[in-house]
Amino acid sequence: MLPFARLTIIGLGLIGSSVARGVRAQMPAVRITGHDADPAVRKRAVALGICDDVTDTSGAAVLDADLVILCVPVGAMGAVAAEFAADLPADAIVSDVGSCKQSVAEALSAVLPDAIIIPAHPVAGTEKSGPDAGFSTLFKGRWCILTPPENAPEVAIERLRIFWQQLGADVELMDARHHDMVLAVTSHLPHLIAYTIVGTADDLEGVTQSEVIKYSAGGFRDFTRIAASDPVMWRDVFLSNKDAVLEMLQRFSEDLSALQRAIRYGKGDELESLFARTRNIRRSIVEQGQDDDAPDFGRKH
Ligand SMILES: NC(=O)c1ccc[n+]([C@@H]2O[C@H](COP(=O)([O-])OP(=O)(O)OC[C@H]3O[C@@H](n4cnc5c(N)ncnc54)[C@H](O)[C@@H]3O)[C@@H](O)[C@H]2O)c1
Ligand SMILES: O=C(O)C(=O)C[C@]1(C(=O)O)C=C[C@@H](O)C=C1
Repeated sequence: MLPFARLTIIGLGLIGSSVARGVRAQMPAVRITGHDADPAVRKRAVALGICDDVTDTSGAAVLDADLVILCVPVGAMGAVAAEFAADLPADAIVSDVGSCKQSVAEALSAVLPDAIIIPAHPVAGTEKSGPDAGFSTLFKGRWCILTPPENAPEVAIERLRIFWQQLGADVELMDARHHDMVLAVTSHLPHLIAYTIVGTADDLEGVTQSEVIKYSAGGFRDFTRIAASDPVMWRDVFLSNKDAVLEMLQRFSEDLSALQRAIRYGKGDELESLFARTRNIRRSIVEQGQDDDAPDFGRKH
């Protein structure tokens, strides 16, 4: 028994096109209608054949949907929902894939006060963007976190759980505030640091007239892969999850300052002890998933 029959995806980029491809592969009987604000993306989605229909407006896309998934930047969620609100079937479930959850829940409930809203976050992705970057197995062995509001019907939550399980994800339910705090550490702060260190390296090129970026090796390249991620997406993530990001950034800055002092005063034992502890933590993460070099690193199984 399929959890849904008529899926609408709004935003046909990396995540939206991966959802479409995953549904095509795992739930081929589900009818997929897509919309994207960018005409070039709509045209590409038609050429790729990842949707049964691609509409010019979001309102036309939701007309007979029983599940609508918003796959747009978190800062656009409210505006998109306002566009299709009048056309949304009363029994449709509205969900999303946004990287932060409190702000999305607030934005959607403000414009869809009577809708069934169950925010979700597939913790899976890449640094790439657009419909050609998606793939059907993106969510395989990854977490998908649902953050249902208190009034969400249990049967609706279960249908969405089954949907994401069919795409290969392991599903957890979580409080939205807790989600935003956890992801601020495990996802948002790493991106902020990667963006920063690439900027610093580039600035140093000018100051020292040296070829800093040119001589970057595996460490710099591994560490900064995510600095190639979409600027609009991450602008919205940092502004939407500001409080949690700033709290985690403060903690990180304090820890970095402690390291700075240890280096300045030659506290080698302190440095070595921290590095041994953090190396063991990193090794345990890899043991949970696959080797760093495998394409499916970080999967649970
Ligand atoms: N990239 C990742 O690794 C990743 C992982 C998990 C969740 N997410 C979340 O998924 C969402 C989409 O990210 P993505 O990586 O697929 O980005 P993307 O840039 O690949 O795709 C976003 C698409 O949304 C479209 N869009 C933007 N504003 C729109 C609007 N108002 N109406 C209709 N379409 C609009 C864009 O044209 C684009 O095609 C974001 O909320 C992001 O936080 C991303
Ligand atoms: O693997 C990557 O490139 C990602 O950045 C994916 C990643 C992350 O791990 O931080 C990014 C944003 C999400 O909301 C979820 C996952």
